[in-house]
Amino acid sequence: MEAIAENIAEQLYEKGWCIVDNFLEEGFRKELLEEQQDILHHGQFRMAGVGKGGDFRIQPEIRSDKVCWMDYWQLTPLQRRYWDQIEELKSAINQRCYLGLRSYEAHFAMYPPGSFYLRHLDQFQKVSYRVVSCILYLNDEWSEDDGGALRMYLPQEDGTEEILDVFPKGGRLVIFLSGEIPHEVLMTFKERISITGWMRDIEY
Ligand SMILES: O=C(O)CCC(=O)C(=O)O
Ligand SMILES: [Fe+2]
Repeated sequence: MEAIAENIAEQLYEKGWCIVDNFLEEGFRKELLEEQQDILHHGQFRMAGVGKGGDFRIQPEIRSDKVCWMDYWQLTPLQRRYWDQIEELKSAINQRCYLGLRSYEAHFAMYPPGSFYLRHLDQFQKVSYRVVSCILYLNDEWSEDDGGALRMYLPQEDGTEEILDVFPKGGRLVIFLSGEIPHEVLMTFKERISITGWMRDIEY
């Protein structure tokens, strides 16, 4: 894990983003997926919104996923195990990139068939404490026909953008600078499950 964390931190430093396959060991991924499906079937997911505080709105024309926030004080043992992995990664990133990361927040996300999330940045207009976005996919199988790619718009030195489509393959972790890389979730044709989190430069 340590070597992986250092490698991720290095890539984040060099280019602002990084993709790691098999970040989760397969047995662990399956257990987390089952747990998330349980929570989902108990009706604990809500329509996701956009904006913060008084600006919060549910806008299905912008995003149509459902989310369930992870509560640090009520993490299940499996969730804690993932959280600890991310904390370790956060330390490695701090050592390499000096981003002053101090906390982490995360939610489970489920994109039902037909849902999407239009192009956006992960920082709110008035507050910018989300510094590093971390998305982990939990899906059993994924083929290109299932849609649902994460489309990243990578800024190039000449001012243009390069498009990179990343499929939500189980166990894959995507990390990027929240304020610098615009991205969207293309329409999915199959239920799409993930844990999305943000390392922040504020305390809990
Ligand atoms: O699930 C993904 O691939 C990206 C989700 C996302 O962009 C977000 O929740 O802000
Ligand atoms: Fe996002």
